[in-house]
Amino acid sequence: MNTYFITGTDTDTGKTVAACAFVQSLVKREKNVAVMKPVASGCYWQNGQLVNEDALNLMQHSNTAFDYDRVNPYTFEAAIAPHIAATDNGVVIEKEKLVTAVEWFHQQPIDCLVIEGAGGWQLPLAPGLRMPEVVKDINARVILVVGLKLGCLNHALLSLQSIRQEGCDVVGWIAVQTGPEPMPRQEENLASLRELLGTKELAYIPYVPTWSGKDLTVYFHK
Ligand SMILES: Nc1ncnc2c1ncn2[C@@H]1O[C@H](COP(=O)(O)OP(=O)(O)OP(=O)(O)O)[C@@H](O)[C@H]1O
Ligand SMILES: C[C@H](N)[C@H](N)CCCCCC(=O)O
Ligand SMILES: [Mg+2]
Repeated sequence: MNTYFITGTDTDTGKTVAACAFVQSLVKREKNVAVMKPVASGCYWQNGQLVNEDALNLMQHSNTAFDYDRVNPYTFEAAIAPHIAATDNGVVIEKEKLVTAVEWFHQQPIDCLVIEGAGGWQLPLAPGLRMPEVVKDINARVILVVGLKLGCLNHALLSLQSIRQEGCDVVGWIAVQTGPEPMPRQEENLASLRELLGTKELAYIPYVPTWSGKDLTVYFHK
């Protein structure tokens, strides 16, 4: 059973797009793939429950079917930092609950579990708890999504350094063009990322309007 944790250089850097693309690529390799978005802020009400677009997108791309609550145990309506949303709701995000939720999936007949984080790598979850503490406990291997924008070189290097400092394994990185216009000097920035990160480039995902319905596996490198 492989557990992958998808983190990014920041919020809005293409983690969901890259995670769904990665799920597609695993499904194409005939793996049974489950997904999680364990902590989601920016949720809305649907049929009496709070749901999150990232979680729904991930579920739509996976080839297994699990209850929404299993995929997304912590839901917050406000699109703000999750630990602040939690405090507003009188909730404390607990490592135990998150680890138990992941371990439940480890008992299921699946080959891979793809987990999307929230925000960037060092996301605070509660007083004294940050997301890397959870990632370490579930033995997930990490994929870093780099949203191509000015500043991404520094953010990518800091993220990679911190992932390694936490003792986590890095599978590689995925570059994502998140807007219709490429960033200034995008090709040179990509070349710099390749040189500076020195870890496997798994994919380069260009801007793909209405990406959710499309085959994104073509953007993965062999
Ligand atoms: N390659 C792309 N093609 C088209 N749209 C994209 C692409 N990458 C990102 N987007 C759009 O940019 C926005 C941010 O991307 P995304 O939701 O994947 O970021 P994220 O890192 O998952 O953010 P969050 O921290 O909220 O989970 C979304 O509206 C998404 O649809
Ligand atoms: C609401 C947003 N789209 C994300 N889900 C949450 C981003 C939290 C970022 C926290 C931070 O590092 O400042
Ligand atoms: Mg997302």
